[in-house]
Amino acid sequence: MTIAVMGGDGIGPEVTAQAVKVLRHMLPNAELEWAPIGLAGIEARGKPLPDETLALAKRADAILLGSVGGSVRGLDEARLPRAERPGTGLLDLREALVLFANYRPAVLYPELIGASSLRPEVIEGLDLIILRELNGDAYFGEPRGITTTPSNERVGINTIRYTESEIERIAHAAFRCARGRRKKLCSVDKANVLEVMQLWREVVTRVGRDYPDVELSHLFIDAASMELVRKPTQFDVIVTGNMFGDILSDAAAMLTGSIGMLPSASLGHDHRGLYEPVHGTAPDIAGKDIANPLAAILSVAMMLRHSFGLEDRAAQVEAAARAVLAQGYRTADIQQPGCRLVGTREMGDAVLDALRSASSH
Ligand SMILES: NC(=O)c1ccc[n+]([C@@H]2O[C@H](COP(=O)([O-])OP(=O)(O)OC[C@H]3O[C@@H](n4cnc5c(N)ncnc54)[C@H](O)[C@@H]3O)[C@@H](O)[C@H]2O)c1
Ligand SMILES: CC(C)[C@H](C(=O)O)[C@@H](O)C(=O)O
Ligand SMILES: [Mg+2]
Repeated sequence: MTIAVMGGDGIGPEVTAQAVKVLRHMLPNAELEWAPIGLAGIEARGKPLPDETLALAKRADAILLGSVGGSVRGLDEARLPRAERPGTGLLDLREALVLFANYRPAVLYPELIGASSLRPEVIEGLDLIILRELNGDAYFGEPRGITTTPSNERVGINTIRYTESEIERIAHAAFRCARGRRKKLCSVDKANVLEVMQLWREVVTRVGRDYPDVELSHLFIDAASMELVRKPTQFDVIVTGNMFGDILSDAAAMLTGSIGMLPSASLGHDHRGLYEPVHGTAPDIAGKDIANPLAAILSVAMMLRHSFGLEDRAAQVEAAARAVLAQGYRTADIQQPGCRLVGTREMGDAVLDALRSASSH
């Protein structure tokens, strides 16, 4: 089997290197092939998703990605045209491989209960999944761009767009996901204001008739944001659009203690998936060996589970992550009094040691 490794930019390569150690240990016969994406793609091949990188992604059985983003030759990415932005490499990859279902689990490891920004009694037992639609919404809808009105004023346009079939496929994925868990699905939209979201709610409700064993509820995005921090343990699976899912998952990350704890899996119609931490390139801490690699390592667990059906090995990686936390290892983002502060590499080594000692018992 071939696994594409795309470290990307900033802390991406640092955390990916730790995830690769774990991947090699769990799948010693896998062939790993590296390719540049994002800023690294621009620097190596002149574009954020080089042709060779896309070709590798298409033939690989799975992709392990770090993160992409940063200024390009001193220019702020937020001011560059879409085709020249590092993040476009990732968007193009998600679109080209039709990776429409992005699973972002937010699980509280009990050892980190004191690291969360919320009170222990509010987050105790937290175990939810945000299922973010990944191929539609304002991210891809047309028309888009910055144009000029007849009265010579500039206007910026993005279009929130979802077809019925796009909503149907993510809804089926969401109900199936909930069915395998606590059978509760909350669909988050803005159907009180946006027509596209009225369609979203109607289609999700209709698909729900095929899953009578799953309890379906609906929330508007503003109320959902409030509920996520008021009583996060009420949620099992949340399904939502691309933009709301992007925002809600960063908020959910803090419930677990740090965005450095949140892995993700992006899947399409088959088992070939893209696995990446939810966090970005963290320019403020890049190059210092202080980033938390657990989100990247836990993304390997998701790969073992979803692309290769290796549930046991996935659980072993998750148990190893938990073991190092129980042993008191902490990167700076989750540091707590009395714990042992370690860097990115040391944390990766600790997980590897935990895996080795678990398999020798
Ligand atoms: N999937 C991706 O590749 C992805 C995701 C989000 C942001 N980005 C990009 O990353 C760049 C920076 O974006 P941002 O600052 O808004 O978000 P970010 O996630 O990179 O960082 C937000 C905060 O979280 C911290 N953080 C993030 N990951 C961490 C980790 N593993 N360990 C410890 N602390 C961590 C950072 O230091 C920062 O304080 C931008 O270019 C953005 O477009 C990429
Ligand atoms: C970097 C950016 C394109 C990306 C997104 O908005 O999807 C990121 O924030 C994420 O959450 O994966
Ligand atoms: Mg994001």
